Formats: sequence, structure tokens, C-alpha cells
Amino acid sequence: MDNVKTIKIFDTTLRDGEQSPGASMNIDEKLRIAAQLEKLNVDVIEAGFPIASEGDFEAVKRVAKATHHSQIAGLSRANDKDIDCAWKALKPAGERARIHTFIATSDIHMKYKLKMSEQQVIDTAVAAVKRAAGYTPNVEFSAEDAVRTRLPFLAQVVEEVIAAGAKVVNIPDTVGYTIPSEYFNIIQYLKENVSNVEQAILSVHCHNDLGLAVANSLAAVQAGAGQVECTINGIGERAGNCSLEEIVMALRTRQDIMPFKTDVVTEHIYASSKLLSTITGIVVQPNKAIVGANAFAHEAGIHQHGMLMEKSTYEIMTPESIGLTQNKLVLGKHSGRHAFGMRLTELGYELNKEDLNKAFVRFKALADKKKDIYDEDLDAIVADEIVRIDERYKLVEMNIASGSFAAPTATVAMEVDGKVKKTAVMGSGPVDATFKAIKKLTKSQAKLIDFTVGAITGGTDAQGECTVRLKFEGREVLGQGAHLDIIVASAKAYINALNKLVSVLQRTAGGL
Ligand SMILES: CC(=O)SCCNC(=O)CCNC(=O)[C@H](O)C(C)(C)COP(=O)(O)OP(=O)(O)OC[C@H]1O[C@@H](n2cnc3c(N)ncnc32)[C@H](O)[C@@H]1OP(=O)(O)O
Ligand SMILES: CC(C)C(=O)C(=O)O
Repeated sequence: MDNVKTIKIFDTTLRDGEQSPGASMNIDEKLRIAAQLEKLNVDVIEAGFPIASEGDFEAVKRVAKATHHSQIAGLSRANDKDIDCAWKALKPAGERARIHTFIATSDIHMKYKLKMSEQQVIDTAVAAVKRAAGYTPNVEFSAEDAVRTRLPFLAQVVEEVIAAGAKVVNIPDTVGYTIPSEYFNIIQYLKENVSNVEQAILSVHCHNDLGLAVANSLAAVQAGAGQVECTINGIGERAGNCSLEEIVMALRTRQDIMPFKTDVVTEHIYASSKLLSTITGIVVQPNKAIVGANAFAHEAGIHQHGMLMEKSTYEIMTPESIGLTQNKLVLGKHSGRHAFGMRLTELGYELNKEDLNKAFVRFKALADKKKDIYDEDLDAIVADEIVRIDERYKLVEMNIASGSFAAPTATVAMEVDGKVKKTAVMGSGPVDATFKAIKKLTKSQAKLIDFTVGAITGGTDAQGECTVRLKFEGREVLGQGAHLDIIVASAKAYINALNKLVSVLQRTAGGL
């Protein structure tokens, strides 16, 4: 189609996505996500909110330096300090740098939060855009809580920020309140009532409080919006943001009725989703559209019959289109480093030689015990073996006595600050005994907040994957561990969380 319009994809996984409780990422993790986002070929990566903390500033700066073709955005409130700080962080991106400044425009926000009149908000917004435009022509302005803003006022704000130099104007549904028909009308109203609207791209940024973020974004695109802001797996503040994979695949799959496309390389979607889950520990629900474990699974006989006859009977898009390939090279104990490394690359992992070797040793050990090695097993190996921090604590060996008549007892040997220590502790169950033993050996005061267990793949020889969330002095960390023995996986997750806590506390000069 000649008249197909390209919709810009603005990914905010590293900024709004990181505002999800539990989704905080360190700089190295952000760099890995940013590299994956460039593979996806998103137009803009919002890398953070530089004034928020030294860590955020550094992360934006490092992402700006390390990336090659995506534009890099940094968020700032509408004041000089934030904007100057954002620019300092973004500068290494050169012409790819975008300053994203915002201020709320709804009556509720202006009255209770900002304590500003409409005129003060306009003056502040215009001044912010002008200051940002002094650094770069690539300025985006967001009218926070636009959906609950008086429409003629919203139109006035949009007109004035465009006149001040904004090249992209975002109309966010900050609280996930709108519905598709209303949002369509808002965008259409702005298109018809802002005299200079064609000098800027209208952007949309939807939250999912009513489960409508993707539907609303789609409606806005149909009304003329040219940029969609979204996150991998839909993570974000509260119920999350518009999910990148859903909006992109909706536009790709329904080009028959919507003349739009994106430049996203959809074949990298699945790897991106996996990488984010591995890094944050926020797992995707099995029935999640596009990237859930069941998204391309067919259980019912009638469906299976249809699929065998002709895939399009029950599949509106192919698994291959999101990078979910049937593993052509079967990985097992006879596989070598080349096949193993190639599969990891296909899954989105770029490991250096040393990390690849470490992962390969783990893979061989697993292949000796387990018949089939699935992609999920490889994800677990990488999560467990590579996504690591400096280790003050290491599991040396452990043994569990448990059953229906004896009191569960864990015997655990650990390396603590280079010295091997051993203890045996009883508990109400094998996991309880294990955690008590680890606590005793490490003298940790951290509180266990959450513990989850899952089988990574099917069958009784499946690897178990555990996550442990610990809290100490207001800091929360998430540890992960995988092993064929679920109790060993639990211990590894607990120890991984303790090591993360040490690293967090060291950075803030605390102690355990
Ligand atoms: C809708 C969104 O997602 S917006 C982005 C939300 N993300 C975040 O807030 C995460 C990062 N935030 C932070 O680290 C901190 O909130 C900071 C560093 C930005 C500010 O911290 P503090 O200075 O301690 O202020 P605090 O967060 O308590 O309050 C916000 C202040 O900014 C003001 N403010 C809020 N939005 C804006 C804006 N867009 N432009 C200018 N000022 C604003 C508020 O009125 C308040 O001002 P006051 O301190 O004079 O009362
Ligand atoms: C800063 C803006 C874009 C935002 O995150 C929101 O309104 O939800």
C-alpha cells in the first residue's frame, strides 16, 4: 500500500516501565535492555528521568553513549534544573538526543498538585520548551493528565508549545481513564482546532488501569496520532502502559483495515519480552497476548484439527513473526558451543566469551540430567549464571532430609566472605529449613517478603525456577535461582537476593 503511514514507536520501558513496583534496573541491566530495543528498531528509547537520582542520570548517559541509531529521550519536569540535567545526561547521544518535558494540565492536577492557574501552566510549559529547544531542536512536550483536561485549554497548550518549538506533543492518558471513542475524539479535536498542529507529531501515552491502553492507543492512531508510547510486556506505573508487542502486532496484523505500519523488527519481540522478565523477575502471565506461554498454544481438539489442516484457521499471526521459532537445532548433551551460542544469540543474549563458557558448562551439566533442553531452560541458565552481581555469599553444597515422618532438616555449606561455613537446621518444611540455615550462616536480618516457585518447562525433569524478594532497611531486592532440584533453586534464589542486597547497601554505605 502506497499510503501507509509509519507510526513512530517510543519505548518507555526504562522510564515509565521502571516505575512499576519491583522493576528497578541497575545500569548494566538498562544497557542490555537498550541494546535489545535497538535490535527491535524502536524509534525512541526513553532511558530515564535524569534528575531523579545519580543512578538514573548515569544510566541515561550510558544509554546515550552506548546506542547507535534510536533516539534517546530523557524526562524532565518543566523547570530549568531538570531540563539542564536531562541535557547533560543526553548529550552523548548528539543529534539523537530528545528532551522530554512535561507539566500537568487537568484542573485536578493544577489545583491540588501544582497549585497553579491555567496561565501559569501555559507560561511554565512554554518556558520549558524554549529552554529545551535552546539545547536541541528535538523537544517533546507532554500535557500530563491530558485526558481529564478541559479540551479548549488543552488545544491552547498544544498550540503554544508547538509555537515555542516542541516537535512532538504528547497527549497522555496518565490515569488510564479514557475509552477508545473518547480518546479518538480528543485527538481529532486537537487535529481540527490547533492551527499549527501539522508542525508537530501528536503522540499518545496510555495507561492500562481499565485494561484499555492498547485499544485507546489504536483509536488515537486512527484519529491521526503519529507516535505511540509503550513498554515491553506493558510494564509501567500501576496497571502498566500500552504494551509494545500488542500495539505493534495489532498494527501489523490488521493492515488490511488500518493503513499504518511501524519500523519495529517484530522477530525480536519474544526475546525482548524474555529478557525483561529475566532482568526484573516480573513474569508474563501465560495467557498474555503475543508473548504469553499460551499465546500460540492450541489445546482443544477442534482447534488442533484445524491447525493441522491449515494454520490460518486458528492463527492470526505466526509464532515466527515474533521470533518464536521452532527450535530447528535440537540442543542436548551432544551439542557444542557453536549451536549453543547461536541459540543464545537468537534469544537475544549477547554474551562475551567468558560468560558463554560459563553458561556452556551449566548447559552441559543440565543436558546430562535432562532429556530436552528448551529455550526457557537457556533463559534460566543465563539468568542464574550470567545476570549476577559480586558474590559475597556462595552455595557450596546442601542436603535435605524431608518426608512424611521426619522433621525437615537442611544441611547447608556456604562460602561467606571466602570462608566455608556449615550448619544443619530444622524447619517446618524443606524450604523453611533451608532459608533458616542460610540466615544462620549469613546472620542476615533481611525479611522475606515473597517467594515463588515455578517449573520452567514441562515434565518431571523440568528445571525449577524460584524467586525470592527480601527487604532490609526499606530496600527491596529480587533474587532468582534455577536448578533441577526445587529446594536447591530456592536456596540459590535466596543467596542471589542476599548478594544483591549487599551490593545495594554497599552503594549506599550501609551494612547487612
Ligand atoms: C506521570 C508521570 O509518570 S510523571 C513521572 C513520574 N516519575 C517520577 O516521579 C519518578 C522520579 N521522581 C523523583 O525522583 C522525584 O519525584 C523528583 C526528583 C523528580 C522530585 O523530587 P522532590 O523534589 O523531592 O519532589 P516531590 O517528588 O516530592 O514533589 C514533586 C514536586 O515537583 C512539582 N512538579 C510535579 N510535576 C511537575 C512538572 N511537570 N513541572 C514542574 N514541577 C512539577 C510538584 O508540584 C512538587 O513541587 P514542590 O516540591 O514545590 O511541592
Ligand atoms: C510524563 C508523562 C508522559 C507520563 O508518564 C504520563 O502522563 O503518564
